[in-house]
Amino acid sequence: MNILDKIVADKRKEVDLRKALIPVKQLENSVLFNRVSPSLASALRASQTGIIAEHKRRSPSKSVINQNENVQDVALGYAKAGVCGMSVLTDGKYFGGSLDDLLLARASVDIPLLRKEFVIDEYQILEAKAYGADVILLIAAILSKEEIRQLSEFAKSLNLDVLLEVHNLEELQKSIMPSLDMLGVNNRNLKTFEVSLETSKSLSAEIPEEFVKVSESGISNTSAIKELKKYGYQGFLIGENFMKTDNPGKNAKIFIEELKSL
Ligand SMILES: O=P(O)(O)OC[C@@H](O)[C@@H](O)c1c[nH]c2ccccc12
Repeated sequence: MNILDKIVADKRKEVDLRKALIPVKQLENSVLFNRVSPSLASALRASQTGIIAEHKRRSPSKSVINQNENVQDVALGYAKAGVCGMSVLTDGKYFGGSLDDLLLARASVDIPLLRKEFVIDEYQILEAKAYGADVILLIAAILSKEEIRQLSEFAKSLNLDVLLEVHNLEELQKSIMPSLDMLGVNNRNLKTFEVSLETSKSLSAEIPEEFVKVSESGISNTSAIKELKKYGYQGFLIGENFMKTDNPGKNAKIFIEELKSL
């Protein structure tokens, strides 16, 4: 079994238990549930820099990225740096994140927040809303076309933005549908962990104009962004490059200032 299949198998068991623990009604009655979500897609369209900064403690490909930083401080630092949005990993087993991280980020900032999760069930989208997210991620590699349709339409009905992530042409072609806001190309193959910015470059022409293009993973300098912009990318999802330092917010600020001066 590859790592992605394993993550999904574990996730199914987790979601079943979560459903039994907190009923849908309770999520729907929570304070944040009726909050009006700011749109990440609109923020990216209007931005010159387009940075989505991620909170990431560890990953299957890197066992320690940052174990010290407090998510509230990271969120504040990212917001002060002028990012368009923040991605918060909520998977516990493989990434060391939690729904509480999302809630704590929401408690400290108003910028668009993305729940970074392996979403396989509508219940997780209700959770995303209840814990303060404005955007959800859907990963084409783990969903059928029909699942992508159902989950994205459900998210839109809750006024959430949808970022759909692909890694190759086949995933992209099965995914294009009107209920998505942003198309993310992951430069990291989630099955082999290989990273190449060429993935973003080669798929860019196949993404229809109406979607905001986001390049994800492996971005470690501003010249990479300058290059990716030529291919029409308006969003750049960066985790490790910021999180590996002891002050991710400060690092993001320096990065964004440098980007503006290019
Ligand atoms: O730390 P990086 O290389 O800058 O990558 C961030 C982000 O793109 C990556 O964490 C990611 C992209 N898609 C995902 C799906 C699940 C978990 C994690 C991810």
